[in-house]
Amino acid sequence: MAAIYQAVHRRASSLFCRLHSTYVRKMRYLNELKEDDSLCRQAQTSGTFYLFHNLFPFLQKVGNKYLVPQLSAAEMKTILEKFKETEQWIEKSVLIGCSDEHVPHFAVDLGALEKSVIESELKGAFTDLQKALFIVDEKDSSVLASAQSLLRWHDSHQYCSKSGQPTQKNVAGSKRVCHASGITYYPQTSPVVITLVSDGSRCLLSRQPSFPPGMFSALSGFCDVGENVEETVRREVAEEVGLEVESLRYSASQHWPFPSSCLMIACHALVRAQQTEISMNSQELEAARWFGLEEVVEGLKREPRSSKQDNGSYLPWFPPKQAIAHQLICEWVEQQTSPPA
Ligand SMILES: NC(=O)C1=CN([C@@H]2O[C@H](COP(=O)(O)OP(=O)(O)OC[C@H]3O[C@@H](n4cnc5c(N)ncnc54)[C@H](OP(=O)(O)O)[C@@H]3O)[C@@H](O)[C@H]2O)C=CC1
Ligand SMILES: [Mg+2]
Repeated sequence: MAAIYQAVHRRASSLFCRLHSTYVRKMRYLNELKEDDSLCRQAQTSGTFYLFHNLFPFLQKVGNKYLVPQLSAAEMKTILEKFKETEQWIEKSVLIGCSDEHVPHFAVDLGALEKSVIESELKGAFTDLQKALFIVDEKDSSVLASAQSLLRWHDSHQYCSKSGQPTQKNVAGSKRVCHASGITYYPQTSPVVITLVSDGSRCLLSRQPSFPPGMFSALSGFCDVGENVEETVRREVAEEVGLEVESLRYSASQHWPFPSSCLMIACHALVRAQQTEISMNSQELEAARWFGLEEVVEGLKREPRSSKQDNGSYLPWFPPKQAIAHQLICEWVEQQTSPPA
């Protein structure tokens, strides 16, 4: 009977492999790990681990490159044996993805352990994500951003907001449950619109007081409850610079981990060429003005370091390529310079 079952299972699996792409199989496997605690616990023994310490990811510098090491379960054990309560740390890990070959990847925050011991053992450093995102490879930066957001969410959702009792994470970390109230909590992300406003020949860029000196970016704002993307774009543009959006076009989206998990929804918006007088909301912005094509092209070439002038003022520069604001600005330049279809 068992042999028949195994043969049927093997045929079904091979049919599944032939029918589905690597991507589909990977997504189905990840979903199984989220749903099945014992499968996920087993996966932890063959998975790899990204390390964090109080939400700072662990990086290693090799030559002039910054790498994000993944530790095997055995390497994790060796490190954790230097401390007490080894098992407890594996329990705290959260699933963040898997390879095409179904090797699961986890992230774990070792914040309560002595940082310097881990750093010297593994020859690297826990680095602020605000810096790490811009020095590692693009693929690694998106893994670090989502891993940190998930770890941050678990850290700040230890208790049920209705019963005040502790919540418990499932093994994958895709949810937390309060057994007293019966409420299941899922990781949250806040939708934010980021809008590059144009009047047809110029684009509008602004500065928040918290930006580094000289940096200008597109307008941004959190979606209010009940709003759709179009309504948020129109409201934010009206609130921040006093202009009315005539039309808008969706461009792309990006997960952004600051200040906590945001889903950035990037749009281009057009205002009437006759109604372009800016009335800046100085509670939110420090500067807002129109930029011509030439100034934008120059700003894109400028490095933050080279933007400071002798008189102490700064020439404008724009967010780096990792930020979706950069993509919006590049698309606008392309649109201005390409001949009409
Ligand atoms: N990747 C990219 O290219 C860019 C990303 N961003 C990101 O977009 C996000 C939002 O942009 P920003 O212009 O500051 O937004 P807003 O213009 O909406 O202003 C931010 C203020 O809104 C309030 N607020 C409302 N809802 C939330 C929420 N869910 N979480 C936190 N604060 C909220 C807070 O004010 P209070 O606490 O006083 O009530 C906060 O200080 C930022 O986190 C920023 O990192 C911005 C620009 C470029
Ligand atoms: Mg804003």
